[in-house]
Amino acid sequence: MNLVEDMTRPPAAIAISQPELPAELSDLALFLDVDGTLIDIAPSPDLVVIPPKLIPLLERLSLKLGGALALVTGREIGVVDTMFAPLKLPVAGVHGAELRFADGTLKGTPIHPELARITEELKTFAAENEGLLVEPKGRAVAIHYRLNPALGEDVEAFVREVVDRGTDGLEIQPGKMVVEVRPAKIDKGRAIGVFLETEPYVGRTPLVIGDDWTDEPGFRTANARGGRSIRVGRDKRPTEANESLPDPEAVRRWLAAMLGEI
Ligand SMILES: O=P(O)(O)OC[C@H]1O[C@H](O[C@H]2O[C@H](CO)[C@@H](O)[C@H](O)[C@H]2O)[C@H](O)[C@@H](O)[C@@H]1O
Repeated sequence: MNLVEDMTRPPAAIAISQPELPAELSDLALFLDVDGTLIDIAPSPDLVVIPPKLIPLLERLSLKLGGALALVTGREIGVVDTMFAPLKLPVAGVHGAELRFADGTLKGTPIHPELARITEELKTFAAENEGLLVEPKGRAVAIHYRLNPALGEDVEAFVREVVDRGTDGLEIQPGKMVVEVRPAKIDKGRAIGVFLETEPYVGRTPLVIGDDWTDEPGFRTANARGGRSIRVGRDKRPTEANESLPDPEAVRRWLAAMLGEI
Protein backbone atom coordinates (compact mmCIF):
# COMPACT_ATOMS: atom_id res chain seq x y z
CA MET A 1 0.00 0.00 0.00
CA ASN A 2 1.13 3.54 -0.68
CA LEU A 3 0.04 6.40 1.48
CA VAL A 4 -0.17 9.62 -0.46
CA GLU A 5 2.55 12.13 0.05
CA ASP A 6 0.12 14.76 1.27
CA MET A 7 -0.83 12.73 4.32
CA THR A 8 2.67 12.29 5.67
CA ARG A 9 4.48 15.40 4.49
CA PRO A 10 2.23 18.44 4.71
CA PRO A 11 3.56 21.33 2.68
CA ALA A 12 5.45 23.82 4.80
CA ALA A 13 4.73 27.23 3.39
CA ILE A 14 1.93 29.58 4.39
CA ALA A 15 2.07 32.61 2.14
CA ILE A 16 -1.26 34.29 1.66
CA SER A 17 -2.14 37.55 -0.04
CA GLN A 18 -5.26 38.99 -1.68
CA PRO A 19 -5.34 37.90 -5.34
CA GLU A 20 -5.19 40.55 -8.00
CA LEU A 21 -7.26 40.02 -11.11
CA PRO A 22 -5.27 38.68 -14.08
CA ALA A 23 -4.30 41.57 -16.34
CA GLU A 24 -4.71 39.43 -19.46
CA LEU A 25 -6.90 36.38 -20.09
CA SER A 26 -5.53 35.41 -23.49
CA ASP A 27 -2.54 33.52 -22.04
CA LEU A 28 -4.28 32.05 -19.01
CA ALA A 29 -5.33 28.44 -18.37
CA LEU A 30 -7.80 28.18 -15.52
CA PHE A 31 -8.14 25.01 -13.41
CA LEU A 32 -10.98 25.00 -10.89
CA ASP A 33 -11.72 22.57 -8.09
CA VAL A 34 -15.44 22.01 -7.44
CA ASP A 35 -16.47 21.14 -3.84
CA GLY A 36 -15.42 23.79 -1.37
CA THR A 37 -14.15 26.03 -4.19
CA LEU A 38 -16.95 26.74 -6.66
CA ILE A 39 -19.70 25.46 -4.38
CA ASP A 40 -20.21 25.32 -0.63
CA ILE A 41 -19.61 22.13 1.30
CA ALA A 42 -22.87 20.34 2.16
CA PRO A 43 -23.69 17.60 4.70
CA SER A 44 -23.44 14.93 1.98
CA PRO A 45 -22.29 14.78 -1.67
CA ASP A 46 -25.87 14.73 -3.03
CA LEU A 47 -26.96 17.78 -1.06
CA VAL A 48 -24.73 20.37 -2.70
CA VAL A 49 -26.40 23.42 -4.18
CA ILE A 50 -25.24 24.82 -7.51
CA PRO A 51 -25.89 28.58 -7.44
CA PRO A 52 -27.99 29.41 -10.53
CA LYS A 53 -25.53 32.02 -11.80
CA LEU A 54 -22.53 29.69 -11.61
CA ILE A 55 -23.17 27.65 -14.75
CA PRO A 56 -23.59 30.63 -17.13
CA LEU A 57 -20.61 32.28 -15.43
CA LEU A 58 -18.38 29.27 -16.15
CA GLU A 59 -19.65 29.14 -19.71
CA ARG A 60 -18.80 32.79 -20.34
CA LEU A 61 -15.42 32.40 -18.67
CA SER A 62 -14.57 29.36 -20.76
CA LEU A 63 -15.50 31.21 -23.95
CA LYS A 64 -13.43 34.23 -22.92
CA LEU A 65 -10.45 31.94 -22.24
CA GLY A 66 -10.74 30.27 -25.63
CA GLY A 67 -11.81 27.08 -23.88
CA ALA A 68 -8.74 26.98 -21.60
CA LEU A 69 -10.75 26.21 -18.47
CA ALA A 70 -11.09 22.80 -16.81
CA LEU A 71 -12.71 21.47 -13.68
CA VAL A 72 -10.29 19.42 -11.59
CA THR A 73 -12.19 17.41 -9.04
CA GLY A 74 -12.48 14.29 -6.94
CA ARG A 75 -15.92 13.69 -8.42
CA GLU A 76 -16.61 11.47 -11.43
CA ILE A 77 -16.93 13.22 -14.79
CA GLY A 78 -20.49 11.90 -15.20
CA VAL A 79 -21.49 13.34 -11.83
CA VAL A 80 -19.89 16.69 -12.71
CA ASP A 81 -21.85 16.78 -15.97
CA THR A 82 -25.09 16.23 -14.06
CA MET A 83 -24.20 18.92 -11.52
CA PHE A 84 -23.33 21.51 -14.18
CA ALA A 85 -25.84 20.50 -16.90
CA PRO A 86 -26.23 21.55 -19.64
CA LEU A 87 -22.59 22.72 -19.54
CA LYS A 88 -19.98 20.09 -20.44
CA LEU A 89 -16.52 21.36 -19.64
CA PRO A 90 -13.16 19.62 -19.87
CA VAL A 91 -12.75 17.73 -16.59
CA ALA A 92 -10.10 15.88 -14.61
CA GLY A 93 -12.35 13.60 -12.56
CA VAL A 94 -11.63 11.28 -9.63
CA HIS A 95 -8.51 13.35 -8.79
CA GLY A 96 -7.16 12.82 -12.32
CA ALA A 97 -7.96 9.11 -12.76
CA GLU A 98 -10.29 10.13 -15.59
CA LEU A 99 -9.77 12.98 -18.03
CA ARG A 100 -12.01 14.60 -20.60
CA PHE A 101 -10.10 16.93 -22.85
CA ALA A 102 -11.35 20.03 -24.66
CA ASP A 103 -12.01 18.02 -27.85
CA GLY A 104 -14.15 15.56 -25.87
CA THR A 105 -11.58 12.75 -25.85
CA LEU A 106 -11.76 10.56 -22.76
CA LYS A 107 -8.88 8.88 -20.96
CA GLY A 108 -8.97 6.81 -17.77
CA THR A 109 -6.85 4.55 -15.60
CA PRO A 110 -7.84 0.87 -15.45
CA ILE A 111 -10.26 -0.08 -12.69
CA HIS A 112 -8.25 -1.82 -9.97
CA PRO A 113 -9.37 -5.45 -9.48
CA GLU A 114 -9.45 -5.06 -5.67
CA LEU A 115 -11.74 -2.03 -5.73
CA ALA A 116 -14.99 -4.03 -5.73
CA ARG A 117 -13.87 -6.00 -2.66
CA ILE A 118 -12.79 -2.83 -0.86
CA THR A 119 -16.09 -1.10 -1.72
CA GLU A 120 -18.07 -4.00 -0.28
CA GLU A 121 -16.01 -3.98 2.93
CA LEU A 122 -16.53 -0.23 3.30
CA LYS A 123 -20.27 -0.64 2.76
CA THR A 124 -20.45 -3.30 5.48
CA PHE A 125 -18.47 -1.04 7.84
CA ALA A 126 -20.79 1.88 7.02
CA ALA A 127 -23.88 -0.23 7.66
CA GLU A 128 -22.53 -1.06 11.12
CA ASN A 129 -21.68 2.57 12.03
CA GLU A 130 -24.27 5.33 11.97
CA GLY A 131 -23.54 8.41 9.91
CA LEU A 132 -21.10 6.87 7.44
CA LEU A 133 -21.73 7.09 3.73
CA VAL A 134 -19.96 5.16 0.97
CA GLU A 135 -19.62 6.84 -2.42
CA PRO A 136 -18.50 4.42 -5.17
CA LYS A 137 -16.79 6.42 -7.93
CA GLY A 138 -15.93 3.92 -10.64
CA ARG A 139 -12.15 4.08 -10.41
CA ALA A 140 -12.18 4.99 -6.70
CA VAL A 141 -14.35 4.80 -3.62
CA ALA A 142 -14.93 7.31 -0.83
CA ILE A 143 -16.24 6.86 2.67
CA HIS A 144 -17.67 10.02 4.23
CA TYR A 145 -17.97 10.71 7.98
CA ARG A 146 -19.27 14.31 7.91
CA LEU A 147 -22.54 13.16 9.53
CA ASN A 148 -20.57 11.56 12.39
CA PRO A 149 -17.20 13.35 12.65
CA ALA A 150 -16.26 11.45 15.82
CA LEU A 151 -15.71 8.39 13.61
CA GLY A 152 -12.95 10.02 11.55
CA GLU A 153 -10.03 8.12 13.09
CA ASP A 154 -11.91 4.81 13.02
CA VAL A 155 -12.73 5.31 9.37
CA GLU A 156 -9.13 6.08 8.50
CA ALA A 157 -7.89 3.05 10.44
CA PHE A 158 -10.46 0.78 8.79
CA VAL A 159 -9.60 2.02 5.30
CA ARG A 160 -5.89 1.38 6.02
CA GLU A 161 -6.74 -2.13 7.15
CA VAL A 162 -8.77 -3.06 4.06
CA VAL A 163 -6.35 -1.46 1.64
CA ASP A 164 -3.31 -2.90 3.38
CA ARG A 165 -4.10 -6.47 2.51
CA GLY A 166 -1.68 -6.76 -0.38
CA THR A 167 -3.20 -3.95 -2.43
CA ASP A 168 -0.55 -2.46 -4.70
CA GLY A 169 -1.69 0.12 -7.17
CA LEU A 170 -4.08 1.92 -4.84
CA GLU A 171 -3.52 4.87 -2.53
CA ILE A 172 -5.44 6.31 0.38
CA GLN A 173 -6.49 9.90 -0.13
CA PRO A 174 -7.82 11.83 2.85
CA GLY A 175 -10.05 14.82 2.21
CA LYS A 176 -12.64 16.94 3.99
CA MET A 177 -14.35 14.48 6.37
CA VAL A 178 -13.77 11.76 3.81
CA VAL A 179 -11.23 9.03 3.18
CA GLU A 180 -10.87 7.83 -0.39
CA VAL A 181 -9.19 4.89 -2.07
CA ARG A 182 -8.00 5.82 -5.54
CA PRO A 183 -5.52 4.59 -8.17
CA ALA A 184 -1.86 5.15 -7.30
CA LYS A 185 0.31 7.69 -9.10
CA ILE A 186 -2.48 10.04 -10.09
CA ASP A 187 -3.16 13.44 -8.63
CA LYS A 188 -4.52 16.80 -9.71
CA GLY A 189 -1.04 18.19 -10.37
CA ARG A 190 -0.28 15.47 -12.88
CA ALA A 191 -3.71 15.91 -14.48
CA ILE A 192 -3.12 19.64 -14.90
CA GLY A 193 0.31 18.88 -16.37
CA VAL A 194 -1.36 16.62 -18.96
CA PHE A 195 -3.95 19.26 -19.85
CA LEU A 196 -1.18 21.83 -20.30
CA GLU A 197 0.29 19.67 -23.07
CA THR A 198 -2.95 19.78 -25.04
CA GLU A 199 -4.92 22.46 -26.87
CA PRO A 200 -6.14 25.00 -25.93
CA TYR A 201 -4.06 25.03 -22.72
CA VAL A 202 -0.64 24.58 -24.30
CA GLY A 203 1.61 27.62 -23.91
CA ARG A 204 -0.71 29.26 -21.39
CA THR A 205 0.08 30.05 -17.76
CA PRO A 206 -1.87 27.96 -15.24
CA LEU A 207 -4.03 29.45 -12.52
CA VAL A 208 -5.26 26.82 -10.06
CA ILE A 209 -7.96 27.43 -7.43
CA GLY A 210 -8.76 24.79 -4.79
CA ASP A 211 -9.51 24.28 -1.12
CA ASP A 212 -8.34 20.85 -0.05
CA TRP A 213 -5.27 18.63 0.49
CA THR A 214 -6.04 17.08 -2.87
CA ASP A 215 -5.47 20.46 -4.52
CA GLU A 216 -1.91 20.85 -3.22
CA PRO A 217 -0.33 18.90 -6.12
CA GLY A 218 -2.23 21.23 -8.46
CA PHE A 219 -0.80 24.25 -6.65
CA ARG A 220 2.68 22.77 -7.01
CA THR A 221 2.23 22.28 -10.75
CA ALA A 222 1.01 25.87 -11.18
CA ASN A 223 3.85 27.29 -9.09
CA ALA A 224 6.49 25.22 -10.91
CA ARG A 225 5.28 26.61 -14.24
CA GLY A 226 5.31 30.23 -13.19
CA GLY A 227 1.56 30.22 -12.67
CA ARG A 228 -0.68 31.17 -9.79
CA SER A 229 -2.24 29.11 -7.00
CA ILE A 230 -5.17 30.25 -4.87
CA ARG A 231 -6.29 28.35 -1.79
CA VAL A 232 -9.91 28.76 -0.70
CA GLY A 233 -10.76 28.85 3.00
CA ARG A 234 -10.12 30.72 6.21
CA ASP A 235 -8.24 28.02 8.09
CA LYS A 236 -4.52 28.36 8.70
CA ARG A 237 -3.46 24.93 7.53
CA PRO A 238 -0.18 24.95 5.62
CA THR A 239 -0.50 25.22 1.87
CA GLU A 240 1.73 25.67 -1.14
CA ALA A 241 -0.77 28.06 -2.65
CA ASN A 242 0.59 31.57 -2.71
CA GLU A 243 -2.72 33.45 -2.64
CA SER A 244 -6.09 32.95 -0.99
CA LEU A 245 -9.80 33.62 -1.14
CA PRO A 246 -12.02 33.10 1.90
CA ASP A 247 -14.89 31.01 0.52
CA PRO A 248 -16.70 29.80 -2.64
CA GLU A 249 -18.83 32.95 -2.74
CA ALA A 250 -15.64 35.02 -2.93
CA VAL A 251 -14.33 32.70 -5.67
CA ARG A 252 -17.46 33.19 -7.74
CA ARG A 253 -17.27 36.95 -7.31
CA TRP A 254 -13.58 36.94 -8.25
CA LEU A 255 -14.31 34.92 -11.40
CA ALA A 256 -17.13 37.31 -12.32
CA ALA A 257 -14.75 40.22 -11.76
CA MET A 258 -12.29 38.58 -14.19
CA LEU A 259 -14.98 39.04 -16.81
CA GLY A 260 -15.54 42.63 -15.72
CA GLU A 261 -19.02 41.77 -14.47
CA ILE A 262 -18.55 43.16 -10.93
O1 LIG B 1 -11.95 17.81 -5.63
P1 LIG B 1 -13.28 18.31 -5.17
O2 LIG B 1 -14.14 18.83 -6.28
O3 LIG B 1 -13.16 19.29 -4.04
O4 LIG B 1 -14.04 17.02 -4.60
C1 LIG B 1 -13.62 16.47 -3.36
C2 LIG B 1 -14.69 15.55 -2.85
O5 LIG B 1 -15.90 16.32 -2.83
C3 LIG B 1 -17.07 15.65 -2.38
O6 LIG B 1 -16.96 15.45 -0.99
C4 LIG B 1 -16.83 16.66 -0.27
O7 LIG B 1 -17.99 17.48 -0.51
C5 LIG B 1 -19.23 16.96 -0.01
C6 LIG B 1 -20.33 17.91 -0.44
O8 LIG B 1 -20.08 19.21 0.03
C7 LIG B 1 -19.13 16.84 1.52
O9 LIG B 1 -20.34 16.32 2.05
C8 LIG B 1 -17.94 15.93 1.87
O10 LIG B 1 -17.76 15.90 3.28
C9 LIG B 1 -16.66 16.43 1.21
O11 LIG B 1 -15.58 15.53 1.43
C10 LIG B 1 -17.28 14.36 -3.15
O12 LIG B 1 -18.33 13.64 -2.57
C11 LIG B 1 -16.03 13.52 -3.24
O13 LIG B 1 -16.25 12.44 -4.15
C12 LIG B 1 -14.88 14.36 -3.79
O14 LIG B 1 -13.70 13.61 -3.87
